[in-house]
Amino acid sequence: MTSTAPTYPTVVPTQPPALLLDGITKTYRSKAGSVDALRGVTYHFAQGSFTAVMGPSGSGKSTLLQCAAGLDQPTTGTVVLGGTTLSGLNEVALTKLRRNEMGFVFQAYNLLPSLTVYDNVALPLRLTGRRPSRGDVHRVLDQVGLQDKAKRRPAELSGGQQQRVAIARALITRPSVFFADEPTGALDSGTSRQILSLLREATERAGQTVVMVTHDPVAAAYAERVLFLSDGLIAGHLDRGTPAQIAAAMSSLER
Ligand SMILES: Nc1ncnc2c1ncn2[C@@H]1O[C@H](COP(=O)(O)OP(=O)(O)OP(=O)(O)O)[C@@H](O)[C@H]1O
Repeated sequence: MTSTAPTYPTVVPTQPPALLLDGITKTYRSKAGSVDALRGVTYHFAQGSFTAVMGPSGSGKSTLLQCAAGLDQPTTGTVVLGGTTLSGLNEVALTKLRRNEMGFVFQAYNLLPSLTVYDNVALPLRLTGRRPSRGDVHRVLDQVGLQDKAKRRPAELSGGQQQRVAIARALITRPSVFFADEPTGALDSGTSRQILSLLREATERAGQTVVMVTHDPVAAAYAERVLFLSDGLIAGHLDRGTPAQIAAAMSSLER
């Protein structure tokens, strides 16, 4: 594993980063005391990169993803997505940015049960006030291999098919950044491979950026880089690691 000491802005990227975390800290305060979930994370995610975030339980992975996607606010530090600083935005502007620029693929698929697959996929465009064309919806359904399931409802699909609908729904707005949290956690290995290949294709074909939290070294090996978190800090990274190398790096962190 390589230490990630030199971070932005030490390296001047040729393109502006798709996503920049600058000195992010997050402290949760409650009556029981306070927890420092993130203790100063600085990192830039290059455009078109596929990064997996791994680390022991409680190391801050979900907190990082939530802060990066503007679903939660860091205690200090800034998040800049595609040139826009999230902390400067009100809720309306943030919602608009999320709908236009971000795609979410979480383990709970969050599909609307009463809508057909077609309407679930078309929904994000409708929410942004754009009229989805049939061609667009069918194109993304085709991309995820569900062209013949457009009229079904989520309950009539398997878990893997539902996750593919969730990916189609995330693809349709052509977001610049995908946030994925354990996107394959509940899926069999064949379906997981399809989902991870789709995410990888999004980076390779369309220059989209993927940030994926996972516990699974096989899933993480689809990413170009694995970023390791430990105790709220970036502990290092591994580029193009095999599942075995990634698992070994993880166990050295857990020791
Ligand atoms: N809403 C919250 N209130 C208080 N503490 C929290 C809250 N959310 C997370 N934490 C604490 O912050 C730390 C980081 O949590 P986080 O969920 O980001 O870790 P994680 O690496 O995603 O863990 P896991 O792999 O178990 O999902 C943990 O100690 C957790 O208990």
